[in-house]
Amino acid sequence: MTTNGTGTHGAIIEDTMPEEDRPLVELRNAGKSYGNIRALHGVSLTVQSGKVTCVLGDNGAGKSTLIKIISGLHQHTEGEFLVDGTPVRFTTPREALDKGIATVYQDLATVPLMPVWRNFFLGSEMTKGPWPVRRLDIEKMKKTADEELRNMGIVLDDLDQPIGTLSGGQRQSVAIARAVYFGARVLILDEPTAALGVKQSGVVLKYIAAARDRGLGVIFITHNPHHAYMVGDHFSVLRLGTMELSADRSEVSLEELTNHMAGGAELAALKHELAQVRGVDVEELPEAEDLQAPVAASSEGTS
Ligand SMILES: Nc1ncnc2c1ncn2[C@@H]1O[C@H](COP(=O)(O)OP(=O)(O)OP(=O)(O)O)[C@@H](O)[C@H]1O
Repeated sequence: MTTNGTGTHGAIIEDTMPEEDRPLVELRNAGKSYGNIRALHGVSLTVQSGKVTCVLGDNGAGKSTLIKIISGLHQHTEGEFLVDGTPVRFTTPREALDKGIATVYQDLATVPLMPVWRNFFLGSEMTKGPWPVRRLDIEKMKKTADEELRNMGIVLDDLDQPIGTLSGGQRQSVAIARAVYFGARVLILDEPTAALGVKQSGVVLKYIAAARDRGLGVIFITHNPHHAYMVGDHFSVLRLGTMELSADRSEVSLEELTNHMAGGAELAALKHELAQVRGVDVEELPEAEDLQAPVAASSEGTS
């Protein structure tokens, strides 16, 4: 990797990296402290066009802090944050959006009783006619929403139905299509499958792949290594604010990823300790990977 910098005798070394290989977003040894609390430290991560970067981690690992830095809600206090190779420090989410970085949060900002097409354009409605008789261009919005959803492979029976009547997976998919339509180049998905059953999770994973195939760089935040492995090109595992693993798909198996998430070593130690306790048959205890069966499996049909 090459970067702009000062060479010997103060000469400026040009960035020779071809534009198409340059990451859309890059963190270099980035970190964030909230007062005395160091929530994130020494985190390096790249997001490339047409690739899915998965960020995994347990509760408190620092996933939200990482999203907040990239989406402009918080500023990093250590290291560097670059967009298109240029160091940035966003002060508002609007600045991140202007650079094409869109975030789809788990609790989607939709109005449940409004139709699907209305939610698709919420806050950016199409209008027609001259001022002062400008009015909503309902036909155009319906037609555009329909086209955009179909382009992503999302087929809904009726765009007039309230968005609240869609399944959780469908709502996430509409939010993904919306971000794509409004020009996102980088899509941050905050645990989009966390509250979904197996089938609905599959629906969302399909649209994550569709966004990737349309050339977006996707950051997929999840607890679930099985979901990550279905669509991921790169895996970054956070633990207590630091990067425990950063590996391309070719460098890590699902089993290894699962073990990292389960804290394989910690579980082995716990098992050993339990073995000392009378009455506990250590052979009966589950293996680390057994404990990591897809979370969604137990909540099938709840969404
Ligand atoms: N605003 C804040 N002020 C102080 N500490 C914070 C703040 N936000 C997060 N932290 C701390 O930073 C650490 C990382 O938190 P973060 O929310 O980023 O983790 P996470 O991986 O997103 O966890 P979860 O999955 O539970 O949301 C935690 O120890 C948390 O208590």
